[in-house]
Amino acid sequence: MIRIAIPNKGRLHDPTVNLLKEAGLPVLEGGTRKLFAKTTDPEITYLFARAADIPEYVQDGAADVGITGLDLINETESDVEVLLDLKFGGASLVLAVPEDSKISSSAELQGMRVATEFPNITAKYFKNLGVDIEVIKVSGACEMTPHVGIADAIVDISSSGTTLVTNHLKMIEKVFTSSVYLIANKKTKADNEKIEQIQTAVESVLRAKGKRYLMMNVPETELETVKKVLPGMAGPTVMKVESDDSILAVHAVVDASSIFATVGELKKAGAKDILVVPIERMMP
Ligand SMILES: Nc1ncnc2c1ncn2[C@@H]1O[C@H](COP(=O)(O)OP(=O)(O)OP(=O)(O)O)[C@@H](O)[C@H]1O
Ligand SMILES: O=P(O)(O)OC[C@H]1O[C@H](OP(=O)(O)OP(=O)(O)O)[C@H](O)[C@@H]1O
Ligand SMILES: [Mg+2]
Repeated sequence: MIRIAIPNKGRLHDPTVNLLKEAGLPVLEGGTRKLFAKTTDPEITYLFARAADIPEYVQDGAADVGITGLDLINETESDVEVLLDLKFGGASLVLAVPEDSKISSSAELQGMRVATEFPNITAKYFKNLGVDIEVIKVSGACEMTPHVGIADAIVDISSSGTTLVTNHLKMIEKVFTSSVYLIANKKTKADNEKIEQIQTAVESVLRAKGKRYLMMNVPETELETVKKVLPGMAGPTVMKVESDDSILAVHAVVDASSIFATVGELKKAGAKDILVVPIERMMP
């Protein structure tokens, strides 16, 4: 049996559940109050946990696989196998000071107090720079601390930057860049091939997100011109159209990011009836 720990609530819950569904491992009958849930594979169970606890659950074997933020994995210094960047939940840990402060770099904080929910990452950051500071550990509302005389600066999570601005703070340095990762218990990873199957399934969804499937009709005379526009992976696939000898059906996988330009070039090259279709999963 493989147990996968996923965030029970907070901002990481929904995107995690969506990704697992797309990977063919939907969370079945999972409510926010539940501790466990099943999926379509009878050998896999979901365990709902706080995002911050997941790295240690995976390290200790309470779960075999986990999905959580890289900042939380680093902060807890968990000894886990880091398998895959899931490319969501992106945020930075930033060093910030009050907007009217004269301090403009970490070096100027020598001997001062820095409040954070991430004391380990913060302590290491300043140690590496050779700057002595006092770390003040808080468990929330960190932005308030410089304004009430508890700290001179903070290291806090920022994504849109709105919270910093609202609280009259300015970022002076980026301390850590985070996103959500798939992790595994080191021992289970070595012993159980199911973990690799889970990784492959999730990876196939991420790969497909950046691609589109293109289908079009091409007059036979224009095929070579159209082919030049389609830098094929292993394609394009060219098929006969039964009702019309002079037309070929051409299929290809292309980068989603360049779809606008590609479709324009295909039209110019003589392609017709172009369809752009999303891909659910792609396995090499
Ligand atoms: N804007 C953000 N603010 C806070 N955490 C974020 C943000 N964007 C991504 N994350 C990531 O989410 C994880 C924290 O998730 P967690 O569930 O603990 O917090 P939350 O969603 O704010 O829930 P809570 O309501 O309990 O504070 C961290 O890995 C963090 O990097
Ligand atoms: O850059 P932003 O997009 O504004 O996001 C960053 C803010 O979001 C988080 O707080 P959250 O809303 O989770 O509240 P909390 O402090 O109670 O966890 C985090 O602690 C920051 O305060
Ligand atoms: Mg929060």
